[in-house]
Amino acid sequence: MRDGIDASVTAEPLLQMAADFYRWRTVLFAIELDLFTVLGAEPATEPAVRQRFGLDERGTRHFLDALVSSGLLDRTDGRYAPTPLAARFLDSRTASHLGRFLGQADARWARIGEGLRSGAPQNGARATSGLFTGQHRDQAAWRAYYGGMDALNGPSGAALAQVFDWSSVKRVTDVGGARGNVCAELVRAHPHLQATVFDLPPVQAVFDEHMVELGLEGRVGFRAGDFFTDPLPASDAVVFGHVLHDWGVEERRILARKAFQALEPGGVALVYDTMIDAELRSRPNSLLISLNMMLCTPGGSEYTPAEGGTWFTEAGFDTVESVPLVNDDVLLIARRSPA
Ligand SMILES: C[S@@+](CC[C@H](N)C(=O)[O-])C[C@H]1O[C@@H](n2cnc3c(N)ncnc32)[C@H](O)[C@@H]1O
Repeated sequence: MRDGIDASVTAEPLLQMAADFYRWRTVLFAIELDLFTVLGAEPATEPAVRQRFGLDERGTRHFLDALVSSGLLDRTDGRYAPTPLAARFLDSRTASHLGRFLGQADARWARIGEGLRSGAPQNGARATSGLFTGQHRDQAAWRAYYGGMDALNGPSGAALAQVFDWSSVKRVTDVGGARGNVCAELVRAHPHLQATVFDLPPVQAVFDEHMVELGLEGRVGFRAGDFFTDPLPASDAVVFGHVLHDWGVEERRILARKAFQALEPGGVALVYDTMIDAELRSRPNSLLISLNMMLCTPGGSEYTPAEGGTWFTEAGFDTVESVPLVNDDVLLIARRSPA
């Protein structure tokens, strides 16, 4: 140790962070080219890729092979084709395409300094009222957002179907349930459930499309409304999935009260979000996603399970427990007393 410097500490972690950034910029450029769609239609050699996209000879081979080593392209006999991961999520001909959703994150993260200096979102959302209504987005961007939700909540929905005991629940309402992806997981795993998505009126169009894609037309209900101004449907269970983190603390308290009012005695509110740990250090993705919420929303952030529990006990819930759900998601189970 010299002058407080520990010579055994190497720069490797920092260099790895830089390499992760290089990889991500490489993937985003491939998305910008729509490379995975073109190669999905017809695998091609490196010279053919160069010619097709007007790329220079110098970097193209390593560009393609960096995508191979990142698990997004396969190379067989010198021809490049998307892996199953890229074919499912980065081919713009598919309903599950995430390219535009991921590109939107790039634009707002380029403005993290502005976000931190001003505390204001950096995606064009100026006011709470404009956050989800599409006022600040074009139709394609708005649709890409709802498609992106499916990728984020698919694993959460599958886990929610398993982690919680649904046997005593009949009516479940997924509040802010978007395209019905989570309700689809619930009704498939528990056919006795009557599931309803409660979301803003324009969302019904993308909900209907998704139910057709999943072969679940008529199986999940849709109730159009505004969760701040309209009552929630009477339910035995309400789900708030990746919803509370979109809003400031006062709005979260309102939603907890709305849930309490909608539930029968003995009912349950199920809340999942990418929650942060009490010490604010051991879940780095959650802290970064919290910054992402700052860049996306006027008041949103991630929160700890204890903070979340407080809003629900203040609203009248009897008990709140937290359990790990999947990936970085934590589930709060808030129970209304049976009496
Ligand atoms: C971040 S998405 C979460 C989607 C889904 N629950 C999930 O787990 O991914 C937030 C959802 O809340 C809906 N939403 C936002 N404001 C709303 C409001 N005032 N009333 C009803 N739904 C609203 C949005 O349309 C969107 O579907």
